[in-house]
Amino acid sequence: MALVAPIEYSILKAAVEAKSLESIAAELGTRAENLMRYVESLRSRGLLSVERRKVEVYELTEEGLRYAREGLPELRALKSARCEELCVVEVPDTAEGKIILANLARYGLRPRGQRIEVDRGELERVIRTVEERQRALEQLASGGGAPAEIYAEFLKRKLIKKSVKTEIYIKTVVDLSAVRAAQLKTVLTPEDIRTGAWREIALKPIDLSVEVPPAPSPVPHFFQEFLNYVREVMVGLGFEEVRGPILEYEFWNFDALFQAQDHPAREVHDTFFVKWEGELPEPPPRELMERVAAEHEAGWGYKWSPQKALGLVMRSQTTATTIRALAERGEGQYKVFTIGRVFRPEHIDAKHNVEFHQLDGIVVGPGLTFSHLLGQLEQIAKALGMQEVKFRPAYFPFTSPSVEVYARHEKLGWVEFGGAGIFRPEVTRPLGVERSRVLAWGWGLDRIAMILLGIDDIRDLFTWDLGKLQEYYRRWESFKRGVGARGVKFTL
Ligand SMILES: N[C@@H](Cc1ccccc1)C(=O)O
Repeated sequence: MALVAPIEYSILKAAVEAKSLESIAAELGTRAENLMRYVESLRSRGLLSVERRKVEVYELTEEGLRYAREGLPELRALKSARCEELCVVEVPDTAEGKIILANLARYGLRPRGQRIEVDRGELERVIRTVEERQRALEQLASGGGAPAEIYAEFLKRKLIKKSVKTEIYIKTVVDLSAVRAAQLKTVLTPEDIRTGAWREIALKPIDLSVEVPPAPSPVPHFFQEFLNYVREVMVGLGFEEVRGPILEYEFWNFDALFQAQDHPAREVHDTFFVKWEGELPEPPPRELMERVAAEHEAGWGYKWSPQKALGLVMRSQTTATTIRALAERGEGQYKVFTIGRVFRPEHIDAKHNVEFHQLDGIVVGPGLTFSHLLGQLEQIAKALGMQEVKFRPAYFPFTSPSVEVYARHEKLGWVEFGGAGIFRPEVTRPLGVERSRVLAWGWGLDRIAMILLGIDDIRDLFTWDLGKLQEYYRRWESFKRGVGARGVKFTL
Protein backbone atom coordinates (compact mmCIF):
# COMPACT_ATOMS: atom_id res chain seq x y z
CA MET A 1 0.00 0.00 0.00
CA ALA A 2 1.53 3.30 -1.10
CA LEU A 3 0.93 6.32 1.09
CA VAL A 4 0.39 9.54 -0.75
CA ALA A 5 -0.57 13.05 0.24
CA PRO A 6 -4.24 13.96 -0.20
CA ILE A 7 -3.42 16.23 -3.16
CA GLU A 8 -1.42 13.41 -4.75
CA TYR A 9 -4.35 11.09 -4.33
CA SER A 10 -6.59 13.60 -6.13
CA ILE A 11 -4.11 13.75 -9.00
CA LEU A 12 -3.97 9.97 -9.30
CA LYS A 13 -7.74 9.79 -9.28
CA ALA A 14 -8.09 12.48 -11.94
CA ALA A 15 -5.46 10.89 -14.17
CA VAL A 16 -6.87 7.38 -14.37
CA GLU A 17 -7.46 8.32 -18.00
CA ALA A 18 -4.50 10.15 -19.54
CA LYS A 19 -5.09 13.88 -19.40
CA SER A 20 -3.18 17.06 -19.82
CA LEU A 21 -1.86 18.52 -16.61
CA GLU A 22 -3.59 21.78 -17.49
CA SER A 23 -6.97 20.12 -17.53
CA ILE A 24 -6.31 18.26 -14.31
CA ALA A 25 -5.26 21.50 -12.67
CA ALA A 26 -8.50 23.11 -13.84
CA GLU A 27 -10.44 20.15 -12.48
CA LEU A 28 -8.73 20.48 -9.09
CA GLY A 29 -9.16 24.25 -9.04
CA THR A 30 -5.47 25.08 -9.10
CA ARG A 31 -2.68 25.88 -11.54
CA ALA A 32 -0.46 23.38 -13.29
CA GLU A 33 2.70 24.85 -11.69
CA ASN A 34 1.32 24.06 -8.25
CA LEU A 35 0.91 20.40 -9.16
CA MET A 36 4.32 19.88 -10.77
CA ARG A 37 6.21 18.78 -7.68
CA TYR A 38 3.52 16.29 -6.69
CA VAL A 39 3.47 14.95 -10.23
CA GLU A 40 7.24 14.60 -10.12
CA SER A 41 7.10 12.88 -6.76
CA LEU A 42 4.40 10.45 -7.96
CA ARG A 43 6.39 9.78 -11.13
CA SER A 44 9.56 9.04 -9.21
CA ARG A 45 7.64 6.55 -7.08
CA GLY A 46 6.36 4.83 -10.21
CA LEU A 47 2.70 5.70 -9.58
CA LEU A 48 2.26 8.01 -12.51
CA SER A 49 3.56 8.22 -16.06
CA VAL A 50 4.39 11.59 -17.47
CA GLU A 51 4.58 12.35 -21.14
CA ARG A 52 5.58 15.60 -22.71
CA ARG A 53 3.98 16.42 -26.06
CA LYS A 54 4.84 19.30 -28.28
CA VAL A 55 1.71 20.99 -29.56
CA GLU A 56 1.21 23.92 -31.88
CA VAL A 57 -0.70 26.69 -30.26
CA TYR A 58 -1.86 30.06 -31.42
CA GLU A 59 -1.17 33.00 -29.22
CA LEU A 60 -2.53 36.49 -29.54
CA THR A 61 0.03 39.10 -30.52
CA GLU A 62 0.12 42.35 -28.63
CA GLU A 63 -2.11 43.90 -31.24
CA GLY A 64 -4.52 41.00 -31.04
CA LEU A 65 -4.71 41.32 -27.28
CA ARG A 66 -5.36 45.00 -27.52
CA TYR A 67 -8.24 44.53 -29.98
CA ALA A 68 -9.67 41.77 -27.84
CA ARG A 69 -9.85 44.33 -25.05
CA GLU A 70 -10.77 47.48 -26.94
CA GLY A 71 -12.60 46.07 -29.95
CA LEU A 72 -11.43 45.79 -33.56
CA PRO A 73 -10.93 49.30 -34.94
CA GLU A 74 -13.04 48.60 -38.07
CA LEU A 75 -15.89 47.53 -35.82
CA ARG A 76 -15.71 50.80 -33.98
CA ALA A 77 -15.63 52.65 -37.28
CA LEU A 78 -18.64 50.74 -38.67
CA LYS A 79 -20.62 51.46 -35.53
CA SER A 80 -19.99 55.16 -35.90
CA ALA A 81 -21.72 55.17 -39.32
CA ARG A 82 -24.38 57.83 -39.86
CA CYS A 83 -27.29 56.58 -41.93
CA GLU A 84 -29.78 58.48 -44.01
CA GLU A 85 -30.59 57.05 -47.43
CA LEU A 86 -27.13 55.60 -47.47
CA CYS A 87 -24.89 54.99 -44.53
CA VAL A 88 -21.62 56.90 -44.35
CA VAL A 89 -18.49 55.80 -42.50
CA GLU A 90 -15.90 58.54 -42.05
CA VAL A 91 -12.41 57.15 -41.55
CA PRO A 92 -9.73 59.45 -40.17
CA ASP A 93 -6.50 59.84 -42.18
CA THR A 94 -4.31 58.21 -39.56
CA ALA A 95 -2.30 55.02 -39.16
CA GLU A 96 -5.32 53.39 -37.57
CA GLY A 97 -7.48 54.79 -40.36
CA LYS A 98 -5.33 52.88 -42.85
CA ILE A 99 -5.85 49.65 -40.93
CA ILE A 100 -9.57 50.25 -40.86
CA LEU A 101 -9.79 50.85 -44.61
CA ALA A 102 -7.64 47.82 -45.43
CA ASN A 103 -9.84 45.54 -43.36
CA LEU A 104 -13.13 46.90 -44.57
CA ALA A 105 -11.88 46.28 -48.13
CA ARG A 106 -11.55 42.61 -47.12
CA TYR A 107 -15.30 42.53 -46.53
CA GLY A 108 -16.03 44.26 -49.83
CA LEU A 109 -16.38 47.87 -48.69
CA ARG A 110 -14.52 50.24 -51.02
CA PRO A 111 -13.71 53.70 -49.82
CA ARG A 112 -13.81 56.94 -51.72
CA GLY A 113 -11.08 59.02 -50.18
CA GLN A 114 -11.59 58.72 -46.42
CA ARG A 115 -15.26 57.83 -46.57
CA ILE A 116 -17.26 54.75 -47.34
CA GLU A 117 -20.85 54.90 -48.54
CA VAL A 118 -22.89 51.75 -48.23
CA ASP A 119 -26.55 50.82 -47.95
CA ARG A 120 -27.94 49.86 -44.59
CA GLY A 121 -28.40 46.14 -45.35
CA GLU A 122 -24.84 45.79 -46.52
CA LEU A 123 -23.54 47.70 -43.51
CA GLU A 124 -25.38 45.36 -41.14
CA ARG A 125 -24.01 42.31 -42.95
CA VAL A 126 -20.46 43.55 -42.59
CA ILE A 127 -21.02 44.48 -38.94
CA ARG A 128 -22.18 40.90 -38.25
CA THR A 129 -19.12 39.49 -39.97
CA VAL A 130 -16.79 41.73 -38.02
CA GLU A 131 -18.62 41.04 -34.77
CA GLU A 132 -18.03 37.36 -35.38
CA ARG A 133 -14.27 38.12 -35.65
CA GLN A 134 -14.47 40.16 -32.46
CA ARG A 135 -16.05 37.27 -30.57
CA ALA A 136 -13.45 34.86 -31.93
CA LEU A 137 -10.72 37.20 -30.79
CA GLU A 138 -12.16 37.42 -27.30
CA GLN A 139 -12.50 33.66 -27.14
CA LEU A 140 -8.87 33.23 -28.10
CA ALA A 141 -7.89 35.76 -25.45
CA SER A 142 -9.64 33.72 -22.78
CA GLY A 143 -7.95 30.48 -23.83
CA GLY A 144 -10.64 29.10 -26.13
CA GLY A 145 -10.47 28.14 -29.81
CA ALA A 146 -11.82 29.60 -33.02
CA PRO A 147 -13.03 28.35 -36.44
CA ALA A 148 -10.21 27.28 -38.77
CA GLU A 149 -10.72 29.99 -41.42
CA ILE A 150 -10.50 32.64 -38.73
CA TYR A 151 -7.06 31.37 -37.63
CA ALA A 152 -5.83 31.84 -41.18
CA GLU A 153 -7.25 35.34 -41.36
CA PHE A 154 -5.89 36.39 -37.98
CA LEU A 155 -2.49 34.92 -38.81
CA LYS A 156 -2.35 36.98 -41.98
CA ARG A 157 -3.45 40.04 -40.07
CA LYS A 158 -0.81 39.30 -37.39
CA LEU A 159 -3.38 39.24 -34.59
CA ILE A 160 -2.15 35.79 -33.61
CA LYS A 161 1.08 33.89 -33.98
CA LYS A 162 1.88 30.24 -33.98
CA SER A 163 4.13 28.80 -31.29
CA VAL A 164 5.09 25.38 -30.05
CA LYS A 165 4.24 24.51 -26.48
CA THR A 166 5.07 21.46 -24.44
CA GLU A 167 2.01 19.94 -22.88
CA ILE A 168 2.34 17.54 -20.04
CA TYR A 169 0.11 14.52 -20.13
CA ILE A 170 -0.12 12.31 -17.12
CA LYS A 171 -1.62 8.94 -16.52
CA THR A 172 -1.97 6.95 -13.35
CA VAL A 173 -0.14 3.64 -13.69
CA VAL A 174 -1.13 2.08 -10.41
CA ASP A 175 -4.39 0.59 -9.27
CA LEU A 176 -6.10 3.16 -7.06
CA SER A 177 -6.93 0.48 -4.52
CA ALA A 178 -3.18 0.11 -3.89
CA VAL A 179 -2.84 3.76 -2.85
CA ARG A 180 -4.02 5.49 0.27
CA ALA A 181 -4.18 9.21 1.07
CA ALA A 182 -2.25 9.94 4.24
CA GLN A 183 -1.63 12.84 6.55
CA LEU A 184 0.90 15.19 5.01
CA LYS A 185 3.66 16.64 7.20
CA THR A 186 6.99 18.32 6.74
CA VAL A 187 8.38 17.38 10.15
CA LEU A 188 8.25 14.16 12.11
CA THR A 189 8.12 14.57 15.88
CA PRO A 190 9.77 12.18 18.36
CA GLU A 191 6.21 11.31 19.30
CA ASP A 192 5.42 10.28 15.69
CA ILE A 193 8.40 7.94 15.76
CA ARG A 194 7.74 6.50 19.21
CA THR A 195 4.10 5.73 18.54
CA GLY A 196 4.70 4.36 15.05
CA ALA A 197 2.42 7.09 13.63
CA TRP A 198 5.17 7.82 11.11
CA ARG A 199 4.01 4.79 9.15
CA GLU A 200 0.78 6.60 8.35
CA ILE A 201 2.35 9.94 7.55
CA ALA A 202 3.37 11.09 4.08
CA LEU A 203 6.38 13.39 4.16
CA LYS A 204 5.87 16.46 2.10
CA PRO A 205 8.68 16.88 -0.38
CA ILE A 206 10.62 20.08 0.01
CA ASP A 207 11.60 21.77 -3.21
CA LEU A 208 15.08 23.14 -2.66
CA SER A 209 15.18 24.77 -6.06
CA VAL A 210 12.56 27.36 -5.10
CA GLU A 211 13.98 30.86 -4.87
CA VAL A 212 13.76 32.27 -1.38
CA PRO A 213 12.87 35.90 -0.72
CA PRO A 214 16.03 37.97 -0.31
CA ALA A 215 17.10 38.59 3.29
CA PRO A 216 18.24 42.09 4.24
CA SER A 217 21.91 42.29 3.47
CA PRO A 218 23.99 41.84 6.62
CA VAL A 219 26.21 44.60 7.91
CA PRO A 220 29.61 43.83 9.43
CA HIS A 221 29.18 42.98 13.11
CA PHE A 222 29.75 45.96 15.36
CA PHE A 223 31.26 43.91 18.16
CA GLN A 224 33.73 42.21 15.87
CA GLU A 225 34.79 45.63 14.62
CA PHE A 226 34.95 46.87 18.19
CA LEU A 227 37.35 44.05 19.12
CA ASN A 228 39.56 44.97 16.19
CA TYR A 229 39.44 48.57 17.27
CA VAL A 230 40.63 47.64 20.78
CA ARG A 231 43.44 45.69 19.16
CA GLU A 232 44.45 48.75 17.13
CA VAL A 233 44.35 50.98 20.16
CA MET A 234 46.63 48.62 22.10
CA VAL A 235 49.07 48.35 19.22
CA GLY A 236 48.98 52.14 18.98
CA LEU A 237 49.99 52.32 22.63
CA GLY A 238 53.07 50.24 21.90
CA PHE A 239 51.81 46.82 23.00
CA GLU A 240 52.54 43.61 21.18
CA GLU A 241 49.73 41.12 20.70
CA VAL A 242 50.00 37.53 21.90
CA ARG A 243 47.53 34.69 21.54
CA GLY A 244 46.77 31.57 23.48
CA PRO A 245 44.48 28.56 23.38
CA ILE A 246 40.89 28.60 24.57
CA LEU A 247 41.14 25.01 25.77
CA GLU A 248 43.79 25.54 28.40
CA TYR A 249 45.75 23.61 31.02
CA GLU A 250 44.74 24.37 34.55
CA PHE A 251 48.42 25.08 34.97
CA TRP A 252 48.27 28.30 32.92
CA ASN A 253 44.77 29.25 33.92
CA PHE A 254 45.47 28.83 37.68
CA ASP A 255 48.71 27.29 38.93
CA ALA A 256 51.11 29.64 37.20
CA LEU A 257 48.98 32.44 38.65
CA PHE A 258 49.57 31.13 42.18
CA GLN A 259 45.95 30.12 42.51
CA ALA A 260 45.97 27.23 45.00
CA GLN A 261 44.66 23.92 43.68
CA ASP A 262 41.91 23.96 46.28
CA HIS A 263 41.06 27.61 45.55
CA PRO A 264 37.26 28.08 45.41
CA ALA A 265 37.43 29.51 41.87
CA ARG A 266 38.76 26.16 40.74
CA GLU A 267 35.69 24.37 41.92
CA VAL A 268 33.16 23.24 39.39
CA HIS A 269 30.79 26.21 39.76
CA ASP A 270 33.31 28.81 38.57
CA THR A 271 35.11 27.07 35.76
CA PHE A 272 34.21 24.76 32.90
CA PHE A 273 36.34 21.65 33.36
CA VAL A 274 36.74 19.67 30.17
CA LYS A 275 37.09 15.99 29.42
CA TRP A 276 38.93 15.94 26.17
CA GLU A 277 40.40 13.20 24.05
CA GLY A 278 41.36 15.29 21.04
CA GLU A 279 44.51 17.17 20.28
CA LEU A 280 46.12 18.89 23.25
CA PRO A 281 47.99 22.14 23.63
CA GLU A 282 51.70 21.60 24.23
CA PRO A 283 52.16 20.85 27.93
CA PRO A 284 54.00 23.33 30.16
CA PRO A 285 57.75 22.72 30.58
CA ARG A 286 58.46 20.21 33.37
CA GLU A 287 61.05 22.36 34.96
CA LEU A 288 58.62 25.26 35.21
CA MET A 289 56.02 22.95 36.72
CA GLU A 290 58.52 21.97 39.37
CA ARG A 291 59.31 25.57 40.28
CA VAL A 292 55.58 26.41 40.44
CA ALA A 293 55.06 23.31 42.62
CA ALA A 294 57.73 24.49 45.04
CA GLU A 295 56.19 27.96 45.21
CA HIS A 296 52.73 26.56 45.96
CA GLU A 297 53.96 24.09 48.54
CA ALA A 298 55.96 26.76 50.36
CA GLY A 299 53.28 29.45 50.08
CA TRP A 300 50.05 27.53 50.58
CA GLY A 301 51.39 24.55 52.53
CA TYR A 302 49.79 21.64 50.63
CA LYS A 303 50.95 18.85 48.31
CA TRP A 304 50.78 20.21 44.74
CA SER A 305 49.44 17.78 42.15
CA PRO A 306 50.93 17.77 38.64
CA GLN A 307 47.92 15.72 37.43
CA LYS A 308 45.56 18.43 38.59
CA ALA A 309 47.71 21.05 36.86
CA LEU A 310 47.46 19.10 33.58
CA GLY A 311 43.66 19.04 33.74
CA LEU A 312 41.89 20.98 31.02
CA VAL A 313 39.55 23.94 31.35
CA MET A 314 37.85 26.34 29.05
CA ARG A 315 40.04 29.25 30.01
CA SER A 316 38.27 31.44 32.55
CA GLN A 317 40.63 34.39 32.14
CA THR A 318 42.98 35.59 29.40
CA THR A 319 45.58 36.10 32.12
CA ALA A 320 46.29 32.45 31.20
CA THR A 321 47.70 33.81 27.95
CA THR A 322 49.66 36.77 29.32
CA ILE A 323 51.25 34.52 31.92
CA ARG A 324 52.36 32.21 29.10
CA ALA A 325 53.97 35.23 27.41
CA LEU A 326 55.69 36.16 30.66
CA ALA A 327 56.98 32.60 31.11
CA GLU A 328 58.31 32.60 27.55
CA ARG A 329 60.01 36.00 27.65
CA GLY A 330 61.04 36.23 31.31
CA GLU A 331 63.06 39.17 32.48
CA GLY A 332 63.15 42.34 30.36
CA GLN A 333 61.17 45.39 29.39
CA TYR A 334 58.08 44.82 27.27
CA LYS A 335 54.37 45.31 26.97
CA VAL A 336 52.08 42.64 25.61
CA PHE A 337 48.31 42.22 25.39
CA THR A 338 45.86 39.58 24.33
CA ILE A 339 42.21 39.69 23.32
CA GLY A 340 40.13 36.56 23.52
CA ARG A 341 37.14 34.66 24.72
CA VAL A 342 36.81 33.36 28.24
CA PHE A 343 34.22 31.06 29.74
CA ARG A 344 32.55 30.86 33.13
CA PRO A 345 29.48 29.00 34.34
CA GLU A 346 27.69 32.19 35.40
CA HIS A 347 24.06 32.81 36.07
CA ILE A 348 23.19 34.74 32.90
CA ASP A 349 21.69 38.22 33.31
CA ALA A 350 22.08 41.70 31.82
CA LYS A 351 25.69 41.91 33.03
CA HIS A 352 26.80 38.27 33.01
CA ASN A 353 27.28 35.81 30.26
CA VAL A 354 28.88 32.37 30.28
CA GLU A 355 31.15 33.40 27.48
CA PHE A 356 32.71 36.84 27.11
CA HIS A 357 35.82 38.63 25.91
CA GLN A 358 38.76 39.93 27.85
CA LEU A 359 41.61 42.26 27.14
CA ASP A 360 44.55 41.21 29.28
CA GLY A 361 47.82 43.06 29.32
CA ILE A 362 51.12 43.13 31.11
CA VAL A 363 53.83 45.75 31.33
CA VAL A 364 57.18 44.32 32.38
CA GLY A 365 60.16 46.34 33.55
CA PRO A 366 62.31 47.24 36.53
CA GLY A 367 61.12 49.96 38.88
CA LEU A 368 57.43 49.86 37.92
CA THR A 369 55.07 50.97 40.69
CA PHE A 370 51.38 50.97 41.52
CA SER A 371 51.14 54.55 40.19
CA HIS A 372 52.51 53.39 36.88
CA LEU A 373 49.78 50.77 36.84
CA LEU A 374 46.98 53.26 37.48
CA GLY A 375 48.49 55.64 34.93
CA GLN A 376 48.70 52.88 32.36
CA LEU A 377 45.09 51.82 32.99
CA GLU A 378 43.93 55.42 32.65
CA GLN A 379 45.81 55.83 29.44
CA ILE A 380 44.21 52.73 27.94
CA ALA A 381 40.73 53.70 29.12
CA LYS A 382 41.18 57.14 27.62
CA ALA A 383 42.53 55.76 24.36
CA LEU A 384 39.48 53.51 24.12
CA GLY A 385 37.26 56.57 24.45
CA MET A 386 36.02 56.04 28.01
CA GLN A 387 34.93 59.12 29.92
CA GLU A 388 35.45 58.30 33.56
CA VAL A 389 36.85 55.32 35.44
CA LYS A 390 37.13 54.57 39.16
CA PHE A 391 39.43 52.18 40.98
CA ARG A 392 38.56 50.25 44.11
CA PRO A 393 40.90 48.12 46.22
CA ALA A 394 40.29 44.46 45.52
CA TYR A 395 41.76 40.98 45.91
CA PHE A 396 43.13 38.63 43.25
CA PRO A 397 45.23 35.62 44.19
CA PHE A 398 47.99 36.65 41.78
CA THR A 399 48.36 40.40 42.31
CA SER A 400 49.15 42.70 45.20
CA PRO A 401 48.12 45.41 45.45
CA SER A 402 44.99 44.84 43.38
CA VAL A 403 42.14 47.01 42.15
CA GLU A 404 38.81 46.59 40.48
CA VAL A 405 38.00 49.06 37.72
CA TYR A 406 34.59 50.69 37.26
CA ALA A 407 32.96 52.91 34.67
CA ARG A 408 29.52 54.43 34.46
CA HIS A 409 26.89 52.92 32.24
CA GLU A 410 23.98 55.18 31.24
CA LYS A 411 21.35 52.78 32.56
CA LEU A 412 23.17 50.31 34.80
CA GLY A 413 25.17 52.85 36.82
CA TRP A 414 28.73 52.07 37.92
CA VAL A 415 29.75 48.77 36.36
CA GLU A 416 32.85 46.81 37.26
CA PHE A 417 34.60 45.95 34.03
CA GLY A 418 37.88 44.44 35.17
CA GLY A 419 40.69 43.91 37.60
CA ALA A 420 44.32 44.86 37.78
CA GLY A 421 47.35 44.69 40.01
CA ILE A 422 51.04 43.96 40.29
CA PHE A 423 51.94 40.27 40.00
CA ARG A 424 53.02 38.85 43.32
CA PRO A 425 56.61 37.59 43.63
CA GLU A 426 55.15 34.07 44.05
CA VAL A 427 53.91 34.40 40.46
CA THR A 428 56.96 36.01 38.87
CA ARG A 429 59.73 34.16 40.77
CA PRO A 430 59.18 30.69 39.23
CA LEU A 431 59.16 32.37 35.80
CA GLY A 432 62.61 33.78 36.45
CA VAL A 433 61.38 37.36 36.68
CA GLU A 434 63.06 38.77 39.78
CA ARG A 435 64.38 42.23 38.93
CA SER A 436 61.38 43.46 36.93
CA ARG A 437 57.93 44.17 38.19
CA VAL A 438 54.89 43.14 36.20
CA LEU A 439 51.81 45.35 35.94
CA ALA A 440 48.82 43.26 34.92
CA TRP A 441 45.16 43.73 34.15
CA GLY A 442 42.21 41.91 32.71
CA TRP A 443 39.24 43.84 31.39
CA GLY A 444 35.87 42.65 30.16
CA LEU A 445 35.40 43.92 26.62
CA ASP A 446 31.72 43.03 26.45
CA ARG A 447 31.02 45.35 29.35
CA ILE A 448 33.25 48.08 27.90
CA ALA A 449 31.33 47.87 24.61
CA MET A 450 28.06 48.11 26.56
CA ILE A 451 29.32 51.22 28.34
CA LEU A 452 30.66 52.91 25.21
CA LEU A 453 27.70 52.10 22.97
CA GLY A 454 24.89 52.32 25.52
CA ILE A 455 23.87 48.67 25.26
CA ASP A 456 21.80 47.59 28.27
CA ASP A 457 22.13 43.85 28.11
CA ILE A 458 25.27 41.79 27.52
CA ARG A 459 23.19 39.21 25.60
CA ASP A 460 22.40 41.89 23.03
CA LEU A 461 25.97 41.71 21.78
CA PHE A 462 24.90 38.43 20.19
CA THR A 463 21.35 39.36 19.27
CA TRP A 464 19.78 37.89 16.14
CA ASP A 465 17.49 40.87 15.83
CA LEU A 466 18.55 42.55 12.60
CA GLY A 467 16.95 45.84 13.62
CA LYS A 468 19.01 45.94 16.82
CA LEU A 469 22.15 44.87 15.00
CA GLN A 470 21.73 47.70 12.55
CA GLU A 471 21.05 50.17 15.36
CA TYR A 472 24.16 49.05 17.27
CA TYR A 473 26.19 49.25 14.10
CA ARG A 474 25.04 52.86 13.64
CA ARG A 475 25.98 53.66 17.25
CA TRP A 476 29.34 52.01 16.79
CA GLU A 477 30.01 54.06 13.66
CA SER A 478 29.10 57.31 15.36
CA PHE A 479 31.15 56.33 18.42
CA LYS A 480 34.17 55.68 16.22
CA ARG A 481 33.81 59.09 14.58
CA GLY A 482 33.68 60.75 18.01
CA VAL A 483 36.70 59.06 19.62
CA GLY A 484 39.33 61.64 20.39
CA ALA A 485 36.81 64.45 20.00
CA ARG A 486 35.22 64.08 23.43
CA GLY A 487 36.11 65.80 26.64
CA VAL A 488 37.72 63.18 28.82
CA LYS A 489 37.51 63.35 32.58
CA PHE A 490 39.13 60.91 34.98
CA THR A 491 38.65 60.40 38.67
CA LEU A 492 41.02 58.41 40.80
N1 LIG B 1 42.03 37.78 35.46
C1 LIG B 1 41.25 38.62 36.31
C2 LIG B 1 41.54 40.07 36.06
C3 LIG B 1 42.96 40.43 36.44
C4 LIG B 1 43.94 40.28 35.49
C5 LIG B 1 45.25 40.62 35.80
C6 LIG B 1 45.54 41.13 37.07
C7 LIG B 1 44.52 41.29 37.98
C8 LIG B 1 43.24 40.93 37.66
C9 LIG B 1 39.78 38.37 36.04
O1 LIG B 1 39.46 37.67 35.14
O2 LIG B 1 38.93 38.86 36.69
